[in-house]
Amino acid sequence: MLEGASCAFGVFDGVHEGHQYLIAKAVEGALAAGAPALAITFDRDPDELFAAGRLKKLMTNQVRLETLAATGVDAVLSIPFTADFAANSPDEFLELLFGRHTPGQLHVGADFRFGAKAQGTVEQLLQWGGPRGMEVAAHELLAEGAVPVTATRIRRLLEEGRVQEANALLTRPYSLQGTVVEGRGEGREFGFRTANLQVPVQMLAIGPGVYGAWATVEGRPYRAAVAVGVPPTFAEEAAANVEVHLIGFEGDIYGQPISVQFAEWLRPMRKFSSVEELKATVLGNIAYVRDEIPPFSF
Ligand SMILES: Cc1cc2nc3c(=O)[nH]c(=O)nc-3n(C[C@H](O)[C@H](O)[C@H](O)COP(=O)(O)O)c2cc1C
Ligand SMILES: Nc1ncnc2c1ncn2[C@@H]1O[C@H](COP(=O)(O)OP(=O)(O)O)[C@@H](O)[C@H]1O
Repeated sequence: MLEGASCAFGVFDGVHEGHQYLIAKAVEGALAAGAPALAITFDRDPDELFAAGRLKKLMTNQVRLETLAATGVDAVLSIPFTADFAANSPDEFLELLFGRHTPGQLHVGADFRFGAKAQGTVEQLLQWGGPRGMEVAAHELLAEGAVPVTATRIRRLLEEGRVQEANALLTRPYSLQGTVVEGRGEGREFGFRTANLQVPVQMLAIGPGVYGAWATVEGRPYRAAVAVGVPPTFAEEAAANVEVHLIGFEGDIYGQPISVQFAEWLRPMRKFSSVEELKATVLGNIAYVRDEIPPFSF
């Protein structure tokens, strides 16, 4: 399938507007050549190996592969990314990947790097590809507002709570998945129950704050008021968390998976001086989300 194919190659965390542009170029090239279109990526983010401590992923690897598969390519090729594989020199890297079955076209971003210590450049890709009949297209990064669309830019927006701008670059709501765990059992007394998600720190790209969102539970979407971060009122006993109040839901969902799609930043997390004030504020946020966030439609 790889032989002669038109391929887009990248990590593609977020599968954002820029990634989609690159993949569309590979699909266009495939149509023109009468060849299959492939997205080539790794089974995990290379930074899981090299920068695990500061990694904030926009997607789990599974969601990334599923999203890539829905972009219009004929197939997604997921290459196991191991320390051994990463240690290959740029030429060894290309030889291993494409030596036996050489794509007809390889579409990458102009800043594409590969091989040991990310030493391989587009220039080396051209040198390797030329004699082997592999056309290399290094595309300028798609820009919005004259700034390239990158996963780093989207992570920065999310960290600052700028969800709508991040969503525009992602072309879909930023989303998180988690399993509902037991919390401190106080939501019950406050009059709003909250499903607590334990989200690995590497998956918590979104900054602390209170958000309007949608959440899908048991296949059904709900509007949701979501608190992200350590609740400052209970900072001593509570850990960093994602707490989701599902609007119009009643029932027990401990142990169940939830997917949260973020729509809008509402306010920073606050330290309240009384439970009454906390209750009134959160109930106000819940009313706002119920009345102002449109129904889920993605
Ligand atoms: C929409 C929403 C907003 C919240 N905002 C705050 C806040 O600003 N400050 C705070 O200390 N806790 C905030 N919380 C967290 C509540 O304090 C938390 O849900 C409560 O402590 C219940 O925790 P439990 O589910 O572990 O029992 C918020 C919760 C929700 C659902
Ligand atoms: N509308 C709702 N939104 C979120 N969770 C709900 C809702 N209704 C019932 N639940 C259930 O209640 C649990 C949360 O109850 P709560 O007393 O706030 O928390 P905990 O004991 O987990 O701290 C959730 O995990 C879920 O099983």
